[in-house]
Amino acid sequence: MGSQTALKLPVIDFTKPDLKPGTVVWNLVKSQVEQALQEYGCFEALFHKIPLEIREAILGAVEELFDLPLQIKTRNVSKLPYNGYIGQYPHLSLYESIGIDDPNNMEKVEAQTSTFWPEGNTRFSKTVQSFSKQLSELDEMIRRMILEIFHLEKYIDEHMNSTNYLLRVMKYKEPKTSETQLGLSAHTDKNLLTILYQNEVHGLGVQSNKEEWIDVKPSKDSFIVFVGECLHAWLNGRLKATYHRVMMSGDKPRYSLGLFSFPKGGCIMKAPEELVDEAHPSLYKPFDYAEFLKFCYSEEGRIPKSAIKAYCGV
Ligand SMILES: O=C(O)CCC(=O)C(=O)O
Ligand SMILES: [Fe+2]
Repeated sequence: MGSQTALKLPVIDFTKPDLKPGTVVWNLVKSQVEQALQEYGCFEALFHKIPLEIREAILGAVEELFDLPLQIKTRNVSKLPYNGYIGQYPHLSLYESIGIDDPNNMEKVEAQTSTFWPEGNTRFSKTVQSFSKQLSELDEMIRRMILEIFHLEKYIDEHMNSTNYLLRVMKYKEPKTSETQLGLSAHTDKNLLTILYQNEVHGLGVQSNKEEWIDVKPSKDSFIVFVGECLHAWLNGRLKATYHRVMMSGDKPRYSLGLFSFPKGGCIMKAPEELVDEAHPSLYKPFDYAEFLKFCYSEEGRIPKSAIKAYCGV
């Protein structure tokens, strides 16, 4: 599956003051986003608007959550397939993950927190909500830039209003052997946009156009951004969803978090007419995200390299 290289993901600075639509800095950052997504389908974003205390607190909160007994963690269930507790797989023995639906909404976060701590855990719920809320500003900024890149300004409000979030938190145990072990199999994300944050233990790899694996080593101030298959399809293939995986080595566990934006239930994803013409014929039939996700996790949906193509490719 290709070899490891010394390539590096593009790093884009979102810490500039006054990064507002229409400004010179906005347009500059937008052109960097365009270039990075065209070439890699992902990039490293510098963003320290979320205070360091919150970033440190969220990593502590994730650790506290995974330290709970398994019978408590498995109380985590979700309406959407694979958004609840995942773990204890023989072929992915290092991996566990837990999903928090609608993490910007304090009431919903508190309700989910009480499934883990029936007496409540205010520190946990506050940290989750505050981290997600601030990170979703970065997600919105990037999606706004993407819509502008493709001259889809008239869809921005509708697009933003029809999006939900999932915060998925992950633990990868340290391998008990001296060899590198698979933490998470190579995959593309299925949603719109994903933003990842992690502790100091590296392991994320991203596949380049030439099928080489790029080691990703983000700093404390950076987040990794991926385009998912749903956004790829809605943009009629203009941006790609990049393959990535996690490989584990060393003697420390890796904790990571992903903020996943996805279309609200019932929204049918159909590429805007501006992106379909003779040079760019329609690639996908209109689809419902929840149905697509069900397909992805069915026997049939796990096999193809591109799930979206198999599900609704023209
Ligand atoms: O843990 C990571 O850094 C990657 C997680 C990931 O790719 C996913 O959950 O889709
Ligand atoms: Fe992923």
